[in-house]
Amino acid sequence: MHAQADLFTTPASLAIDASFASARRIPLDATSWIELVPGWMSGPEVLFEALAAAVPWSQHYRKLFEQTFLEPRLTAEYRILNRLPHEMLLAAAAALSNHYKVTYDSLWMNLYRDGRDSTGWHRDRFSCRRPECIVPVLTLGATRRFLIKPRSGGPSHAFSPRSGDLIVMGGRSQEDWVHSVPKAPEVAEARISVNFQSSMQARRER
Ligand SMILES: O=C(O)CCC(=O)C(=O)O
Ligand SMILES: [Fe+2]
Repeated sequence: MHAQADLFTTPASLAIDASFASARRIPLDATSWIELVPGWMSGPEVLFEALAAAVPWSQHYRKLFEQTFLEPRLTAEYRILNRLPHEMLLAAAAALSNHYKVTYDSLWMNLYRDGRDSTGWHRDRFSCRRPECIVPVLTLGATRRFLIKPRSGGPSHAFSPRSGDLIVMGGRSQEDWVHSVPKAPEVAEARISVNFQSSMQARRER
């Protein structure tokens, strides 16, 4: 009977683990942490395909140290969660808000077309204007290295989130640490990262 049932297995359907059962917190120092939630989303390829096709991706110029350069990735920002390109993003934001007790009310997505696209060392200064923030990042598609190192210098921690994995930066990690997604010439496939944002965290504490 089991063999028979296996013949009819359907592709993994899109779902999130609202219990965060696989979450593992890694302290970076006394006040900053990273939380990994492997396999948080199942069937992520469904969402990847939908977003790759439906999002109005665009490439932007950025100014860094008085120099302007074309960012080597495509991005899109959704300020209002009710206009999202896929309903699963709303469910994801709700599950994250409930779990981390932070209201995620907008999101930012990056499309790394292949290993030539990247993002340099930075802090999320616009989405985090408080000493402590919780910033979840969902990976869809290709596996890329995600690095985080002390802002004052020192060795980096490297993570390799796979499609459906969540990486959460917490505590003072936007104040005392910088993160990046370096180039990976051997990677031919695309990766999308979904960065959940909170207008509360983006406001300066008074
Ligand atoms: O793509 C990632 O995993 C991180 C993206 C990121 O740090 C950002 O857009 O601020
Ligand atoms: Fe970032």
